Amino acid sequence: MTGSTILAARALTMRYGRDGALVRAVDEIDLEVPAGQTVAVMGPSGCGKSTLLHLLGGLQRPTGGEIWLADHRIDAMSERALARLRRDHIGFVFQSFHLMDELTAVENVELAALLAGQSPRRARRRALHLLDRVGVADRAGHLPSALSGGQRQRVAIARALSNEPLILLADEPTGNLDSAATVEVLRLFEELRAAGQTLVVVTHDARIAAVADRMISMRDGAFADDSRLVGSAGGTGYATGTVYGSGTVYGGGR
Ligand SMILES: Nc1ncnc2c1ncn2[C@@H]1O[C@H](COP(=O)(O)OP(=O)(O)OP(=O)(O)O)[C@@H](O)[C@H]1O
Repeated sequence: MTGSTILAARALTMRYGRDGALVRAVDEIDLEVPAGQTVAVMGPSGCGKSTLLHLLGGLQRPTGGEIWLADHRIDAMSERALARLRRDHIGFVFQSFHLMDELTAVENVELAALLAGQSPRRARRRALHLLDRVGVADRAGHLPSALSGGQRQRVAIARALSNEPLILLADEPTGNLDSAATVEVLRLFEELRAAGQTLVVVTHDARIAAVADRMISMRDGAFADDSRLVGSAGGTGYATGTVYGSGTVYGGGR
């Protein structure tokens, strides 16, 4: 791990007005994610996990605070610049896959590579390489409807990697998968972690959290706990780190 920060948030806040009341979905969160770190975000339903992930990925604008991806300040960007940044530097994985039904597995991945500016030849080569990497090369020519849930999610992960993202953001990636498919995705995340991919994953699944370098527990829009694995890969458990959002935890993980 290089120790350089890939993702940072300062006093990040998202408030929703509802029935005259204010919901603080994300409440003044501070966060630094070093390059190569895998972070699991857990917490009860409604505590703000998805909102946090959407803010970090520039899918939603915060009502307060700053977000930095490498040296880009994304909360202040124009829509156009933000769309470009997402396309070129961020990978997203969602619970419900979001594959295009009328495109084959390889075309789904290839399209993302093309949109990120790769030449048609390179995009096809990269798509095939990524499908191989996630273990579904033999399903490249199949439509999503002919794939299992686990295979679909692996194609979605390949697609998310097509732009060689600075960071991969995953929202409940195993939420729609059975136990066997969850294990497949789990193994894939372990491989990505070993390859140094920076990753933030929102999950209810303790097995996913167990392969992360760092686990953040959220409650009521804030960090209730922020813990890192003790030692290096294969570690011996979690050590409690900085609590309640004052929050910078440097050099965690590997
Ligand atoms: N568009 C919205 N308008 C109003 N309130 C919202 C909106 N989106 C989310 N919220 C509220 O913000 C809070 C956080 O929601 P969020 O979806 O981020 O939680 P979560 O931890 O991801 O939940 P889950 O685990 O159930 O997906 C909740 O109280 C939710 O009702």
